[in-house]
Formats: sequence, C-alpha cells, structure tokens
Amino acid sequence: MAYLFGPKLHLQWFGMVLVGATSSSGKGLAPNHEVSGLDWAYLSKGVEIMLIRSILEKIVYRPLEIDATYFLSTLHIKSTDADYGEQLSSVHLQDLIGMIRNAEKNILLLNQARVRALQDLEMILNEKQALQAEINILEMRLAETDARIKVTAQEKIHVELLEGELEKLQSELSSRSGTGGSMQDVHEVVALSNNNSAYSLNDEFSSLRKENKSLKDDIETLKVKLSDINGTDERVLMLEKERSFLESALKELETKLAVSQEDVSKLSALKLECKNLWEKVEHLQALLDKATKQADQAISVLQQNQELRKKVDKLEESLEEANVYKSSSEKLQQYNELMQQKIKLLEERLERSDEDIHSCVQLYQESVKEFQDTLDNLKEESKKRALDDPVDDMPWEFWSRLLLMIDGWFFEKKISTNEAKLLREMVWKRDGRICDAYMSCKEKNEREAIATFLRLTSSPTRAGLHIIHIAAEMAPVAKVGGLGDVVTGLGKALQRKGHLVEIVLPKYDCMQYERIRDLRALDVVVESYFDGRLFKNKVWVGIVEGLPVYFIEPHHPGNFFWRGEVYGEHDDFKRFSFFSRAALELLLQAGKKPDIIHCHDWQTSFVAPLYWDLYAPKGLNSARICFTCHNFEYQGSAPASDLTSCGLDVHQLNRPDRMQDNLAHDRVNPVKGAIVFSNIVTTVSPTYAQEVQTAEGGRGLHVTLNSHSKKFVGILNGIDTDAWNPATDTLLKVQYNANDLQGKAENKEALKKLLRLSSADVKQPLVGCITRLVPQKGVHLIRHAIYRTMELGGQFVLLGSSPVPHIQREFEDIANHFQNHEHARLLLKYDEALSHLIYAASDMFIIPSIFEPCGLTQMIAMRYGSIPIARKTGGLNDSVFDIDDNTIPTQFRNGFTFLTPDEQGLNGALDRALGHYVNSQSWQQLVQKVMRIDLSWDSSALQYEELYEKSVARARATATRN
Ligand SMILES: Nc1ncnc2c1ncn2[C@@H]1O[C@H](COP(=O)(O)OP(=O)(O)O)[C@@H](O)[C@H]1O
Repeated sequence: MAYLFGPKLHLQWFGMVLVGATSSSGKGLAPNHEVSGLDWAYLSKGVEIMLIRSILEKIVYRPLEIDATYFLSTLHIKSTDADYGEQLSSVHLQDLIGMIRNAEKNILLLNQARVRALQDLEMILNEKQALQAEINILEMRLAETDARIKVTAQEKIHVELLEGELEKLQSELSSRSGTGGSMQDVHEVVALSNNNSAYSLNDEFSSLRKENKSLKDDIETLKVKLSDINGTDERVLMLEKERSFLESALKELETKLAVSQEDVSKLSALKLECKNLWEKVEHLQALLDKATKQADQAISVLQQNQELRKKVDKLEESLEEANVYKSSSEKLQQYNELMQQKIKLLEERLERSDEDIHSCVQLYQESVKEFQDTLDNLKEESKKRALDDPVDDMPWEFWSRLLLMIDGWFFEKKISTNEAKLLREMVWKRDGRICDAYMSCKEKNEREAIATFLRLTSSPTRAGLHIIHIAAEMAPVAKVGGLGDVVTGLGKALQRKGHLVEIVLPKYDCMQYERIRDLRALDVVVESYFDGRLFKNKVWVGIVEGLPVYFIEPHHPGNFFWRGEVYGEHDDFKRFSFFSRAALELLLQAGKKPDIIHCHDWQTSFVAPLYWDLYAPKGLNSARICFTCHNFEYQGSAPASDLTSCGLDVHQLNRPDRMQDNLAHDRVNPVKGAIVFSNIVTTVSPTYAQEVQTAEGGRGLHVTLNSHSKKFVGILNGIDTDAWNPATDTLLKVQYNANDLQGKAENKEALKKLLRLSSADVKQPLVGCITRLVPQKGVHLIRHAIYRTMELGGQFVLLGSSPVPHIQREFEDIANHFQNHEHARLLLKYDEALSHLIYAASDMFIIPSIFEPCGLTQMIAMRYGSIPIARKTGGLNDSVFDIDDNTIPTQFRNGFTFLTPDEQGLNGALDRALGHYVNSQSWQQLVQKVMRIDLSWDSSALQYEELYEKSVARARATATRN
C-alpha cells in the first residue's frame, strides 16, 4: 500500500538517527534494515520521537549550558585579573561561534525533519481518504447484498409454500389413485419443474450467503484497518503537536542565533574595551593605594602630634610648678631653663609635624582629586565612545601618514597652529570623519583636500542630520532595480557618518520578510486623507541592513500593496500618491522634526508638493526636501484630475510653471512637480545630469531642469561593498580577492558545470550579462553580442527577464535555440544568487545601454574582477574608461567602451576586449586593478551630505534673518 512506501523511503535517513539514538541499549537498527508494513507504523513513530529528542537535546539544551558558562565567565572577568578575563572571552567567543554553527546545523536538520513529517502526514491523509472511499463502496455493496438476501429469503418462503402445495397435490393425487396415466405424467412434470426451480434458488441462495460472508469478512478487515487509521489519526495529531513544538523551538533558536550573532560582534569590541578599562582600573587602584598610604601616614603623624601635645601640656604644668619653686631654689632655676629649652624644641617639632600633617593632607587631597579627575575622564571618554566610536579597522600606517600629512601642511604654513592641533587630535582619536575626509580626497588636489579637512575643524562637534527617505524600493526586502540599492547603500553610508537615517516604505505582500529584523506592528493607527475621506493605516517597524524602517499598510479597499508586485499595476498613480501622503502623515503624527526628507522617483515625488502645500503649514516644517530621479524615462504623468485624490489642488498645480506636463497640458507630471517643489534635485550620475538637460535626453523635462539648474546635480551612485564582496560572498563557490585570483577561476569552472557549458578550454573567455531586458539596455546589441562572442571563440551567459512581452518571447526563442549549446546559455529569470556567481565567473561583462542613468552592474562586475565592455552614456561614461584611450590617465583606465549604439560600435569594443584577453599576464593585472577601485558609497555619500548641509544651513540663515 502507498502508505508504506513514503516512510520506507526515509528509512535510511531515520536509520542513521536510530543507530545513534538506540545504540546505548544495544538495540540499534542497521540503516538499511527492512521493516514489515505493520511494524513500520510503530517503528517510524518511535524513530521520529527519537529523532526529535536527539535534535532537541542538541539544539535546546546545549545553548543553555553555554549561556551559563558565558554568565560565569563574565562574572569571573569582572572579579579576577585581566588576562584571565581575556582568556575566558576568547573561549567564550569560540563557544559562541561553535554554538552558532551547531544551531545552524540543527535548524537545517529540524527543517528537513519538519518537511518530511509534513510529507508523511500528507501521505497518511491521502491513504486515509482512499481507504474511506473503499469502505464506502464496500458498505454500498453490503447494503445491496443484504437487499438481495432479503429478496432471496422471500423467494425461498415462496418455494416452501409451493412445496407445501405440491405435497398437498401429491396426496390428493394419490388419494385419487387409478384415475389415469396421463394425470400421473402431469404430476411428475410439475414436480420436476418445481424441484429444478427450488435447486437453482437454493444454489443462488448459498452463493449469496457465501458472498455475504466474504463481504462481512472484508468489512471486518476494513474495520480493523479503520481502527488502525484511527490510531494513525491519533499519531497525526501527536505529530502535529510535535511539529508545532518543533516550530516554536525553531523560532526560539532563531532568535537565540540572532542574539548570539550580535553578541559575537559585540564581544570583540567589548574585549578591547575591557582591556583598556582594566589598564585604567589598575592605574586607579595604584592611585588609590598611594592615597590610602598617605592618609595612613597622615593619621599616624596626627597621633604622634597628639602625644607630643600631651607631653607639652605636662611640661607646661611642670613648668608652672617649677615657677612656684623658682625663687626658692637655684637648682630649680637651672631646671627651669632646661625645661624652657625642651619646650622650645618640642614646640619646633610640633610645628614641623603640623607642617608634615598639612602636606600629607594636601597630598591626600590631590590624590583624591586626581582619582576623581581620572574617573570623570573615564566616564566622559566612555560617553564619547558611545556617541562616536573610533575607526578601528584602519592600519596604524594610515593614521601615521595622516599625521605626517597634517604636519606637512602646518610646516608649509597651509594651515594654522590651532587647525593643525584640532586635526591632530582627531587623528589621535581615530575619528571616523577624518578617515572619511581622507577617503573622499583621494582623487582631489591638495588645495581641495585641505579645504575638506578644514571643514572638519570648523565644526568638530557638529551634530548629525536627521534624514528620512521615503521610497518605493529598498534592497534587499523590496528591490526591483537600482533604486532599491541606492536607498540602502546611501542610507547606510550616511548612517556611518553619524546621521540619523530612517526609511519609510509601503508594506508590500511580496517583500522578503525574512530579511527584516524585529518586524512588529505598532499599537497605533495613522489616518490619512484620500478621495475625500480618511483611511486607516497600520504602521509596522523593523530593521533592514541596520537601518530603521517604517512600513505603511493602508486599510483601503483597493488593497494597494497586496498585489504580488511592486509596480506595474493599472492604478500605480493612486497607490503611490496615497502612500506619499500617508508617509507624511506618519511623520507629522510621530512628531518628527527631520532636517531632510529625501524622496525618490515619480512614485514618491508627490511628497514635495504635499509637503509645502499641506504639511509644512500643519507643523511638519523643519525639513528641506531632496528629490532624486533615478530614471527620467519614468515620469508617472496622468490626467490632471487624478491629482485631487491625494488632496493636492489641481487648479493651483496644473500650471506650466508647476506640475503641468510639458507635452500634454491636460496631464500632470509628478516628476516635474518634484523638480519644482524640492530644495535639492539630484540624479544618479554627472553625465546623465547633462544628458537630461538636452532636448534629446530630457524626455520633455529638459526645459524644467534648465530653469531649476541651480539646484540640480548629478552624483554617481556607489555600490554596497559589504553585500558585493568576492572575499566574503557566501553565494560563490569559492571566495577570492585581488591578491588571490585562483578562486575566480574555480567559480568560472563551477558556473560552466552548473550551466552545462563546455569546460574543455580553460583559456576560453566568458562574457556575462545581467540585466532587465528593456529597450533602454540595448537589447538588440545584447542579442548581437551573444553571436559575436561565439564567433570570436568565447562563451556567453545571459541572466535577465523582460516585462515587455515581445522582447521576452524573442529571447525565449534564442534561449531555446541555445539550450544545449556548449558555449552559450540564456537564463530568463530574476535570480539574485545566480547573479553573484555570474559576476564572479565571467571575465568580461557587457552593458551596451542606449541610455543609462547610472548603472550598477558595471561597478559590481568590476568589484568581482569582470572587465566592463560598456557604451559611453550616462553613468557608464562616468565609471568605465577605455584601456586604449590616451586622453585618460592610465590609472583610471578600467574597461572597453564604444560610442555608437550599433553592431559595428559594439564589435569595436568586444573584439578589442577578447584580443587583450589573450595576453593573460596583462589581463590579470587589469583584473587586479579594477578589483581595487573604490566603488563604495563613501565619496557619493559625502557629496549628498554636503548638499544636505548647505541646504539646511541656508534654511537656518533665512530663518534667523526673518
Ligand atoms: N535577472 C536578474 N537577476 C538578478 N539580478 C538582476 C537581474 N537583472 C538585474 N539584476 C540586478 O539589478 C540591478 C540592476 O541595477 P542597474 O544596473 O542600475 O539597472 P536598472 O536600470 O535595472 O536599475 C543590479 O544589482 C543587478 O545585479
């Protein structure tokens, strides 16, 4: 029966646990032991219980033991010497790491066990259903047979009656004996026919009886089975209970794991702090000992002094007595003189000891003061450290170089004594801001560098800004494209610079909830206006990548963010204008006073007009508005009347100098609205900022951008170098870095194997491409690149998907064509994990965009040592510089570029790249060089910071003037 097969398939796996779990009693089963059907039900249950026990023993009790050790060791560290504390800390660290590994393994085991238990459960239920159906059929047949038995019984009675009658007739006939041979014949015929029908009925009757009996037997067997199944029901119930118990244990473990991970990172910082504190405590102890000794001395001198005073008193008494006898005796006079001398001597000693006491007391007081000062300093230092952690991960050579640089500027009279002093102090403290300043000045000349450094001295204790991003995307929880990466990357970089950064997002149903930490709903409802009435919004909070995030869940019948998609819905204008207003309402009702509200793309561009028209007058008036357009192709324009829903005044706003679309006057353009109503407008690269101010690139907004050009600037995005780091990337087969490229080759091999590409030639170049397949990305050039690469002897891997049906179809055809090809593979899907492996495995990366606001893929590719082949447009033009371009300083050259967006243009770059690849030594040097380029958010974040600060300063200056 099917029931037996499922559990038997797991026997091998369970068997392993069985052996471990039962070996102590000597009754262990070999992994492949065959179990009969009936035994199995009991056996598998026993196995499951043992399995659960063994897992729980491993995962639930072990961490508790370790926690106790940790607790003891922490106590010990506090009460014994520093070395011992350090030793225990490192033991504890190892314990924690071991514990985390154990917990992770156990979680995996638990999940596997849970999945299997669920599969068994499902199979049992199916079997139960099938059996129930069989029982039903048999019961029906039983009822039928019963009915037939009844009919047969009636027929039998009828036959008996007939037999009775026959007997009667026979006796009548015999009584009429001799009445003629013909009657006798008739009688025999009738008797014969009656006998025949009786026999046949009897046969049928007995066969029915047999059938009836066998059916009854069947029913009995089925009943037994049913009772088995009832037993199984109980087992199912028990299993479900165990499952829920396991789930709660798993949850508990997961929270413990998270806490442990935090502990591990805190521990190393704590260890260092603990060591410093011990040194200071020792110093304090020495001071205290010294002070105590001095106090003891002072007390003993005081006692001596008191004794002396008593002696003096006695002598004075004797002197008085002697004076009485002075006149009477010469001897007494001499004695008196002697006594006088003694008194003088004693008084001198008394004076000296008074001085001693005084100096001892003074010393004691000084020691106490020194002790107090050190204690205060310590407190102050620890307070400061809590606010402004020093940068610990830079080598000492870095700080020394900085000190020498500052000294150089001072000696050359480029900075004043005081400025040099302040900068040196920052270096001593390993202040993060001076480190950031240095990083941002790498590319600058000395004059600019000095100016950047001096800005630090003019506001050495400046407080950070309060910045709130309102956005439709945030990586990794709700990422569609580059916008999500920017919100997280910029947010994290600004947070590192000491600013308070918060994010407001819609609460989508399709978010990666497992990447949000501590998600919880607040016990509050924020009501916001839409379409003439108020709607409630549930507010959730959680932490994403270390950033605090507010998630808004509207209670609107339109289920705005419950669509399984972030964008692409027919009512996007409604959905996001609703969200923009609800986000501002949240800030108002939470009483927040941000310095900057930063909104992104058309979806949250409504924030700018809503802020100045409705929310600044309501009291949310501390902020400057920054708007970043990540792609001017998407402007969200809509019929003007749609604007009224979110409460904006369409008559005021549908004007050429405000929100009216430049190309259709009956429509409003949210991006234009944000350009007009924001204090700072940015886009994602300097070249793209120039392009969109031209008629060709501006998509109707170049006029507006030109008239607001003073507040418009292009800042090149960075990438999250923690998330994109080949040295730590766990999604790779092998991690690697610029100094050790062996891992890169191993990832290439692994990808080829995974995609069934030929591995015959290790020197064959692999070209990668990861992209949304939309016209902007130059899809016809991507298609051409696939064929051209193979013509030139290379291999090609494409990972991409398209929201445009005809492009998706076209690429599906190409994918099918190459599905078994040994040199090309097309994967038409979104796959974050696979993207990491492709970046690592590829030698070159192609980005032939028609236009590209910034582009992240070329930067990620460089970080993974894949050389970009890119069209010179937008952000690609600001980040990829041709190897063969002599107008560019050699140190900046990092890839292959082309200008004309056609096949010849692309060939020019692709052919050169494959040509260079042949020289493996110079190619390796190029790979190492691009991997070392700083692509982090640090310098871009610094530019945003400067923009924010200038804008805030201007606002404050205006406010004080008024
Ligand atoms: N099919 C895909 N699978 C996985 N990641 C993808 C895919 N397509 C694009 N990406 C990722 O999306 C981001 C694209 O950012 P960007 O280059 O700015 O282009 P976009 O115009 O799509 O924002 C990169 O992080 C890239 O790795």
